Amino acid sequence: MASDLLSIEEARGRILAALTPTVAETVALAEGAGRVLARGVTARLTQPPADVSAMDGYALRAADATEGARLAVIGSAPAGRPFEGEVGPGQAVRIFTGGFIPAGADAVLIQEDAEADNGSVLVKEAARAGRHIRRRGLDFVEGSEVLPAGRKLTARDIGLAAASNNPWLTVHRRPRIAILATGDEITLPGDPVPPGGIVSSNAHALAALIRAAGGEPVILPIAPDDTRAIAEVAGAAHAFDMLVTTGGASVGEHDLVQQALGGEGFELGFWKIAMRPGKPVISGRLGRTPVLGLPGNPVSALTCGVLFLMPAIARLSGQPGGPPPTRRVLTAVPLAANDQRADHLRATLSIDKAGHVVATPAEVQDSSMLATLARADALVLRAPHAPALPAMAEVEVIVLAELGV
Ligand SMILES: Nc1nc2c(c(=O)[nH]1)N[C@H]1C(S)=C(S)[C@@H](COP(=O)(O)OP(=O)(O)OC[C@H]3O[C@@H](n4cnc5c(N)ncnc54)[C@H](O)[C@@H]3O)O[C@H]1N2
Ligand code: MOO
Repeated sequence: MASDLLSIEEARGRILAALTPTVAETVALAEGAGRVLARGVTARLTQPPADVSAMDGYALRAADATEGARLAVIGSAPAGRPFEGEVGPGQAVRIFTGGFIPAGADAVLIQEDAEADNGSVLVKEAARAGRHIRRRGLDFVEGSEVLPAGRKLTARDIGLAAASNNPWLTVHRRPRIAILATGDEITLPGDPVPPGGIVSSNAHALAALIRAAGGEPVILPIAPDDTRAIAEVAGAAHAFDMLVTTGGASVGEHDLVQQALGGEGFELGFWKIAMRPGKPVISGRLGRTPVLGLPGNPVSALTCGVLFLMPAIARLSGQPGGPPPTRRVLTAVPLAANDQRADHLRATLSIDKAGHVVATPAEVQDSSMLATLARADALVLRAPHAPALPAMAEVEVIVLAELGV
């Protein structure tokens, strides 16, 4: 029965609604990339600060600069050293890219169209008024907001903050996310694996995903399938902005997360989503700390990481958070009609002869298969009850590399 299962959109909406952004902190400009602004950045100067030349050449009066005219060169205006005088009729000032346009001049003759000779310059091509001049404030004006609050800073933004003379940025603290892997069978990568054991890939994969989303992951010690052990480790949750568990989310008698956290005052928000992989997601709150309980199957844990945890980190970081971006591509093979759970088919992407991006889903879609997930470029989205599709029909995909996952 699917009637007790939440839709992905509703689940994400409820997870996001329960989150508040982290507090602001001040960081040096160089530390700002990838952080989210808690306060907008205001230009502390006007750029360019005056009309400047966009080219190397001669600043002059356009009216004088007719073809064949010869003008007296009365000085020079390199970038950073403005010419103090005024350009009069029949005169020119040698100028360089970024140099202030001297008073009196209204055009720049590029040096390729000029011939310098002993204190004068010959105009080989007429100059037009305003040509090759960058007007004062062309880029930005002092006091204006150049970057809004809520923006996740790119390398370009860091350049703009620097150019507008801002050495400090006010950003949200990176959300600290605790990861708790549960299960008797789980061991750490590199440790001996006992019979029936399995290496905990989830904690490490989720830590990398959290980092890619701008969070700061902390991997807690593995908790065995024992309510007391889980409760003890989860006791550290109050120090974090979110607790993410993996495993123990389903209905088996060893699936103890809800039971263990219940003793610690866990309040359940919802359990189970109409999706595959990843149905048994738990969402709730332990004291003031939001809890996201992800399934143990590695592909399920990471798919839910993309659909719920990454948006949650965005929201905690001061952005709205929402569905991951999708693209429209073609399916290489026919797709069967879907059942009531939204499906996420692991698929590779390629470009066909006509230049279309084509998705080829893996033949076996099992939620334990990490090699298939690692090889995949995208998740093909199949809505609940989506009809069968012929080959080369359009489908929506999440491109994993775009998210850094
Ligand atoms: N009778 C039912 N059985 C199951 C259902 C169901 O609805 N009814 N749901 C299935 C689905 S869907 C999923 S997904 C799994 C997830 O269940 P759990 O969250 O309780 O996960 P576990 O049982 O603890 O583990 C499942 C699987 O994943 C491995 N695992 C666990 N932790 C890790 C880790 N940190 N790194 C790597 N692999 C991990 C674990 O060894 C198991 O093989 O339940 C289905 N069952
Ligand atoms: O939903 Mo489970 O996540 O299919 O394996």
